[in-house]
Amino acid sequence: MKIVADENIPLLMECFGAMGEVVALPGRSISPEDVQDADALLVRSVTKVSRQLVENSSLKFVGTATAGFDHIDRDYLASQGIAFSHAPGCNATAVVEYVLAALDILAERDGFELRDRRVGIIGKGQVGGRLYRMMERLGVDVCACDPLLESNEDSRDDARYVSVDQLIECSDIICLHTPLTMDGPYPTHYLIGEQQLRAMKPGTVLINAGRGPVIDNAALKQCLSERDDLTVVLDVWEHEPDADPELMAQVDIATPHIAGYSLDGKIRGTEMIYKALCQHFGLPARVRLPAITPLPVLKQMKFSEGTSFSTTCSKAIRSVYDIRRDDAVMRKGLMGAEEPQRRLTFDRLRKDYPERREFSTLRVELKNCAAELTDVFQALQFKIGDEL
Ligand SMILES: NC(=O)c1ccc[n+]([C@@H]2O[C@H](COP(=O)([O-])OP(=O)(O)OC[C@H]3O[C@@H](n4cnc5c(N)ncnc54)[C@H](O)[C@@H]3O)[C@@H](O)[C@H]2O)c1
Ligand SMILES: O=C(O)[C@H](O)[C@H](O)COP(=O)(O)O
Repeated sequence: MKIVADENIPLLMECFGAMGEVVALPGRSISPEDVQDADALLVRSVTKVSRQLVENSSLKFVGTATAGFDHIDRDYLASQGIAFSHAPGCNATAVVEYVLAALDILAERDGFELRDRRVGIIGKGQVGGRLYRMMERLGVDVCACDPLLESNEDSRDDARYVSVDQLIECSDIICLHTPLTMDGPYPTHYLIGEQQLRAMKPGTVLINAGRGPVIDNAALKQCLSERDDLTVVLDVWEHEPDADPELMAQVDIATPHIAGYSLDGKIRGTEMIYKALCQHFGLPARVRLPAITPLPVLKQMKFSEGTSFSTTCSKAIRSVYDIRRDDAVMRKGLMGAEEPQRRLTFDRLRKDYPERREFSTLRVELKNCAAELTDVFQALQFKIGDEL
């Protein structure tokens, strides 16, 4: 079997090496010639899997080790009988932790308590659903907009669903977690445009960790030049990897599409397409990825009695993931850089992203601390107790 794969898929050789020839290539440059005689193509989000790439190839399987699949022409693959698989939810926890890490920094900077804010989540799927439940457990007032979920009797739950307009009207913090869609009953392209931006309450925090074009970036730039009360966190940008440096200068936290980049989430993505490929070709899935996942650098933190509530949570969150580093590195690398350097740097920051682990890899010891603190750490998915 010949497998062509994005070189940025972690544990590629460990998983697929024994199956045949594995050709690892930069995702953006995978060409029709590369896949012509391949049996399987494994990508991440930067490879456009279009008719033009795939036609005249011998491909039987395409897998993307990502949650999103707007880079895949699934209709064309289906028309050619080419199987397709993605990795739903693989990095949802990482994105939720990205949102929490951003809110932790902003709460300290702007002097607010998350519990005093209403959070509105647009797109309540793998990411938005986890975020919704976490906010509930943290005692935060939360509502969601997801007309597809709401209108589906099988998936509807007792969450508080509202329309986009209602959500914008009532939320202090707006989190975007929809896929990018151009058609269907509820397309998300430019879901947040001039009108929605204008309607946001004074002081709204807007976070986009879904896909760049869900916000009209030109409208956002214009809006931010007119009102300075909005706080914006952008992980995703229109025209990636060409993130607009002027917009970057206007937003409060800027990162290069790494919200889902925990090592745990990336490895889960590899594991999901590995299993799907094995199933498709009738091969045994022998590799056990948890067994070859590295141990976290930081395994345990102990807090002294009397440490304040918010200091304790912030210290734990920032020890695992300090989003300020990602923001600083992006600004340093991209501000003032010319094309094509800017695009190259955006991609390099993603390729060389340092190891980041999920909260659940850190054990937190809370001797003689308030029970409420234990509840909060549990809600955030940290391990509790002294095992070492
Ligand atoms: N920044 C990152 O690193 C990163 C990581 C993971 C996922 N993503 C992006 O985030 C998206 C969401 O991820 P997910 O894993 O939760 O996907 P998902 O498919 O599980 O959930 C998406 C939800 O959005 C809802 N939705 C669709 N159109 C909508 C609309 N017009 N208004 C409101 N809701 C709508 C769907 O019904 C669904 O419940 C992915 O498609 C991907 O593009 C980004
Ligand atoms: O859709 C996803 O899963 C994410 O956007 C993913 O983290 C993108 O990462 P990439 O495939 O570009 O490495």
